Amino acid sequence: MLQPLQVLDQLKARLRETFALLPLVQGTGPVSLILELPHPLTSAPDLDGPRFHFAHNHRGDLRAGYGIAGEWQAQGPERLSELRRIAQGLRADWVQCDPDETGFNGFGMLGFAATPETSAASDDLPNALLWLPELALISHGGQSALVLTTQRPAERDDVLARWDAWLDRLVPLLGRPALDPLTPAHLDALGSTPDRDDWRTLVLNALDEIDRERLEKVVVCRRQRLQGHRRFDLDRLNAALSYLFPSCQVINIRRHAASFVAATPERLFTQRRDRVEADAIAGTACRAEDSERDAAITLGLQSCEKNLREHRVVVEAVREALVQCCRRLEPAEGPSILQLNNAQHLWTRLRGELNPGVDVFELAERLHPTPATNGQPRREARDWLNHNEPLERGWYTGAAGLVEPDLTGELWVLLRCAHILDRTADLYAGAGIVAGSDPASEWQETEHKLAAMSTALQFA
Ligand SMILES: C=C(O[C@@H]1C=C(C(=O)O)C=C[C@H]1O)C(=O)O
Repeated sequence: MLQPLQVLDQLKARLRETFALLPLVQGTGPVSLILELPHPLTSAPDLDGPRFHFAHNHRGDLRAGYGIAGEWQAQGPERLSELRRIAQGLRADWVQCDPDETGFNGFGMLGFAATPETSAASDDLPNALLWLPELALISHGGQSALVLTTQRPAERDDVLARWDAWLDRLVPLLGRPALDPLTPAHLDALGSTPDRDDWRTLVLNALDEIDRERLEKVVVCRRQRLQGHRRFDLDRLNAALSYLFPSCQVINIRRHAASFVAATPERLFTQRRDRVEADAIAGTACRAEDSERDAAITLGLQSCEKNLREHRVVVEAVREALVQCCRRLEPAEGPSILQLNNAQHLWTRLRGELNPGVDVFELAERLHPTPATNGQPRREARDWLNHNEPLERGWYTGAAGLVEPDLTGELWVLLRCAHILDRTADLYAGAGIVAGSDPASEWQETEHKLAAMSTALQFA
């Protein structure tokens, strides 16, 4: 196995060999240079400055981005159309140079808050963001690569100096083994918004609205603040989340000091060429310590009329959204059970063949928010939440993911997440309210959901 410093020398030599091929001086739009890495990556190190990180343990997928080669922000009802127009421009001009024939390409990150109206949240993430990193890492199927991106026109010497500096900072850290977890530390609970009493009132109000048939379902949420006795270490947190939730997408996004972190089981959709796949996840029960009791809880979830109703609302809404942009839709597969170590969910998968020209921006517009995180009917649920929910969701229940140069890609619903700054973490969780919901059980459900992040934070 090559040592990190040999890898650094090798990559710098390859950069110089291939640099002459890049059309940097003329034209506009991004240029990405993809260089093969000699061994698979197990993790992507944290570096100071803006970065994002997406890791899925079971799939063996890792993508990380550092620095900003380009970023575009939007807010308001047209936020996704605005970013789409920008992305279409990029698509037309983006040069991909893959001299090692890795098959990988440069990519961007798309993320947005729960609602288009929220102004920039306290955490310095804008409402909606399209971000091209200056340096990216990709690892998939045992192969990995590093991607350097710049905007054109650019001065050749400047670009070479910047890219060299990135390699110097990152490559020596790549071979480092994953950090061992620390002793689990106690976290202080600094309070929930809403608190337990206000939660009860909120759920009862939602039930009243459902009783009057103005809403069929609405998802209410709470924020729990936790404080640690040491500064949270984001690398350790990523490792703990990937270990505890191997079937979830572990996401970490930081532009300034604060980080937004999630370990989400819920994909909004995956688009590959003209194929789309979306998850409907709704209806939740806890897990048990012994397998017999656990199996009994699973059976209970599969036959619980209230949970099945809550689930059907989501499947139907996702199906209707896909019908609008698919020329063929396969029969829905489910509900089956998705088991995580803190909760289990009813899960249905929907697949289809897209109409020509549909891209991630259109799919995001049609699918987000599903009634899994908002409610049904969509507009009425959102209005009700805007008036009644006592907190700003920010990016919680928004979505984030990766966009390829052909504007296909994958987005994840931002759940089981926290906004983290130094020793303080604000965790978010919600629960779907339908006729028959009970405030105390729904509170308990949010406790199980919050446990995903609070357990991992103890090791960070
Ligand atoms: C809203 C959350 O989760 C959503 C709501 C669920 C439910 O109500 O059963 C299940 C999964 C998610 O779609 C959350 O985790 O905060």
